[in-house]
Amino acid sequence: MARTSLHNCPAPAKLNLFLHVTGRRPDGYHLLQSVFQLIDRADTLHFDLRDDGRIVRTTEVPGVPQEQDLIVRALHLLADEYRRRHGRAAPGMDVAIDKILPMGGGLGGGSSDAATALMVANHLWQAGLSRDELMALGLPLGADIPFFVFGETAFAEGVGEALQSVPGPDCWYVVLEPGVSVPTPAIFGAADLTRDSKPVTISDFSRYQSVHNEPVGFGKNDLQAVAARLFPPVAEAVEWLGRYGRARMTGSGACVFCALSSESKADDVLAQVPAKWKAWKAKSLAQHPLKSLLQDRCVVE
Ligand SMILES: C[C@@](CO)(OP(=O)(O)O)[C@H](O)COP(=O)(O)OP(=O)(O)OC[C@H]1O[C@@H](n2ccc(N)nc2=O)[C@H](O)[C@@H]1O
Ligand SMILES: Nc1ncnc2c1ncn2[C@@H]1O[C@H](COP(=O)(O)OP(=O)(O)O)[C@@H](O)[C@H]1O
Repeated sequence: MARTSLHNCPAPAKLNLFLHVTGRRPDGYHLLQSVFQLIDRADTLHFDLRDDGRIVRTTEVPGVPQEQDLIVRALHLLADEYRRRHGRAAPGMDVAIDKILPMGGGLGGGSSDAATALMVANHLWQAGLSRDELMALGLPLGADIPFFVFGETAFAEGVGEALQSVPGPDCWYVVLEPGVSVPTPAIFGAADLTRDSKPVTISDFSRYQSVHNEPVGFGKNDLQAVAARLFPPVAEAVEWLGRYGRARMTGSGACVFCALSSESKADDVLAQVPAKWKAWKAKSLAQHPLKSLLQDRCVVE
């Protein structure tokens, strides 16, 4: 019997261990180099097949109307592709979401939600897309979506769509939420953003890790100076967390993280966090928890 629902599906967050802006494409999009690391802090999604072809988000997400939700938009794209391939409408889906990742946090929450939706719907609908096809389908909605479908620690280039697997550090992170939502376009559009970081190679990153064993040591986040200027709470969080190790912003902000070698060291830092900030610990994840859904080109067990 084919499955009709999948509940408690994780959509994990990512950290950008470093993020360099190396140039700009003719369309204005920025060329990046980054290492994307999955962590075990996640939104949780629940999927139930419908038989009327409709795609319905059954929970409210404050500030995100249903038709703008990346989950709903991604499922519409997959439904269009389903119709092209199978010559009939896709079955439809109800999606509920328990959202804990902050929006505009640089943790890729919206993109991860969309990637989880693509992987699960591809499975439940038996749509038959390969991993690469799902990555390409998601890219126009968000540059981080291909990474989440890729599903392992990655050295990323282009706008984030050219991905190579790379061994990531096995460690704990403390993440501070500075309490502001940073709009990505404001950061990329800033006049003082530096766009000329010298290109590095995947071997430069791996060599650094093997010599220094320092997850947040390699490179820097080129978006951080602009975000810290426009959003002072980001600067304050970097300065505070910097007492406990190298602290860095993820993505275009606002969240700030530092690496710790053990869970108890992460707990020690968390015990000191001022009450005005939300903070949590997370462990690095080598693989996306849903990766196995794509291994068999979606043959339902
Ligand atoms: C910075 C990163 C790093 O992982 O992550 P987040 O901070 O969002 O998690 C991503 O590249 C975020 O990519 P994406 O998710 O596509 O960004 P969006 O919010 O859709 O982009 C908003 C706008 O930012 C600019 N933009 C975005 C990405 C890029 N490589 N160059 C750009 O110039 C474009 O003007 C775009 O219209
Ligand atoms: N399911 C979703 N979850 C979060 N944000 C979403 C979602 N769908 C659309 N968005 C929009 O995407 C924006 C970026 O959200 P998010 O991916 O969480 O942050 P970031 O890109 O900084 O990591 C939000 O401000 C929101 O308007």
